[in-house]
Amino acid sequence: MNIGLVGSGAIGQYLLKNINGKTHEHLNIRSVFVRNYDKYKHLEEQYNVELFTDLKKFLAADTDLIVEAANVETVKTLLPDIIKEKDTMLISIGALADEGLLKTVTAENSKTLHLPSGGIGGLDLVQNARALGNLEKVTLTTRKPASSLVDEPVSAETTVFKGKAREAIDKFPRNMNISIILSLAGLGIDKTEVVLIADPEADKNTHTINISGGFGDAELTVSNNPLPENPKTSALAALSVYATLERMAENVKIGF
Ligand SMILES: NC(=O)C1=CN([C@@H]2O[C@H](COP(=O)(O)OP(=O)(O)OC[C@H]3O[C@@H](n4cnc5c(N)ncnc54)[C@H](O)[C@@H]3O)[C@@H](O)[C@H]2O)C=CC1
Ligand SMILES: O=C([O-])CC(=O)C(=O)O
Repeated sequence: MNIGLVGSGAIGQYLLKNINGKTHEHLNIRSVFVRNYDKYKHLEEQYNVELFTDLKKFLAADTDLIVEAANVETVKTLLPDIIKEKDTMLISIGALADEGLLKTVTAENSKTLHLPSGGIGGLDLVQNARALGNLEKVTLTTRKPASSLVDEPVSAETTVFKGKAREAIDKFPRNMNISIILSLAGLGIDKTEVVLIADPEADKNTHTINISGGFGDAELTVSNNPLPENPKTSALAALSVYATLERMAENVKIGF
């Protein structure tokens, strides 16, 4: 599968390293969309990719899937044009809190949008639990190193946000993408409860999901190692893109 990549920061370069850097059996990143050619031109030789700064030309290249690893704002700006032409995988899923954008991507003539589970898991369970309409409560409690969430140092753990997912992604667009995929899988952005804690002692990104409903109840905690290149981002988020790309080629779908 030929891939066009948008964004070449921590996740983007993780994908380049693990796909092109190791000559993957059936995945190949062929083109990369960047804003600043000079900053990233070394990637062309390093990973045998072509860099584009023009979206039309990037979309016209021979690719089967566009993978986004940039940010929420970029998705809001570029996705309407991309999804008309190419199947797409997003990691900045927070952009889908925008109902207008969600309407565009769920329109009948839109190409397929793939949403990997990012820094959390259990989304199969959440979707199953809501299938007959009796999912009652979904709460996400996230604890991250304080420096990932607040500019000023804090001396003790501090709850920096408590509220619904809609507001969480608005206030923390680089940290709360998981609240939006959890909302899409479950009760929506106005009913999904979020608690966000800045912890000066933490060295992991820890996410606990509590759900209850007609099926019973469940609790899942993921203690993520951060990506060294960007500690706000969990290594699992990058892995989830890589592993979802690999699974797309398989004809046995597990936990789908
Ligand atoms: N769903 C999830 O669980 C998670 C989602 N994320 C999302 O993934 C995004 C990427 O994460 P990282 O790679 O760690 O961030 P990063 O900050 O290391 O890299 C982002 C890259 O995108 C580039 N970029 C920004 N705007 C662009 C544009 N318009 N066109 C092309 N490139 C552009 C930047 O120059 C940078 O190289 C985050 O901003 C966040 O929105 C991050 C962690 C978990
Ligand atoms: O990587 C993580 O742990 C989660 C994250 O930043 C996000 O959802 O934006």
